Amino acid sequence: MRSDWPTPNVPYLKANDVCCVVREPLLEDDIPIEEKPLRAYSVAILRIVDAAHPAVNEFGLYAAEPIPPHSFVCNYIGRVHLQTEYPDSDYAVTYFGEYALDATHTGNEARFINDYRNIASRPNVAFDTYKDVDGMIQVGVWSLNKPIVPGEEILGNYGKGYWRARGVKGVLGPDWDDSWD
Ligand SMILES: C[S@@+](CC[C@H](N)C(=O)[O-])C[C@H]1O[C@@H](n2cnc3c(N)ncnc32)[C@H](O)[C@@H]1O
Repeated sequence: MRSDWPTPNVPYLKANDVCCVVREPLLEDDIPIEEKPLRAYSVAILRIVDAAHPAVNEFGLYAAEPIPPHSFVCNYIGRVHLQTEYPDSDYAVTYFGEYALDATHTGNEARFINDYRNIASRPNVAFDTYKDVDGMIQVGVWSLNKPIVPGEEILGNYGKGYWRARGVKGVLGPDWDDSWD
């Protein structure tokens, strides 16, 4: 358990909780293999007090040390289930194929990563599935092509579909731009 864990009703989880029978990945799932153990960077979960921040009074994840470009930040930990099971989750990322990784009821620090829209001009991390040295499928949080400085909010990209499904209309920032890579 982290000392800054803010939600006692949402227990901290160290490893993914697999709640369904998961088929072996197929070649078309295109899951890269990491040959070495990955070191996580130090991050802090903080309550957002800036009234101009669109998630004020919620929490966000912040760098606690410099994070170089194209680096592994941490894993996104949660429950593995079929994507069709909880389609409205606010805390789900794609695991692989038809599976989602959901941190609504339990998870780790990555569940506090906010979407970049209305906070910054671009995300500074991406979520990507990989197979770790022990052969376990993980979703990693990876920095994009800019260094992340201590104190900077770690911001992902939930995709326009996430916000449209929640009734947000109008112009939404792009889901991907090659200049981020
Ligand atoms: C995965 S959670 C992120 C962590 C969340 N802030 C918390 O404290 O639990 C997703 C939720 O965070 C908030 N959020 C994330 N990014 C946002 C953004 N760009 N604008 C407004 N709200 C955002 C929304 O309430 C969203 O449903």
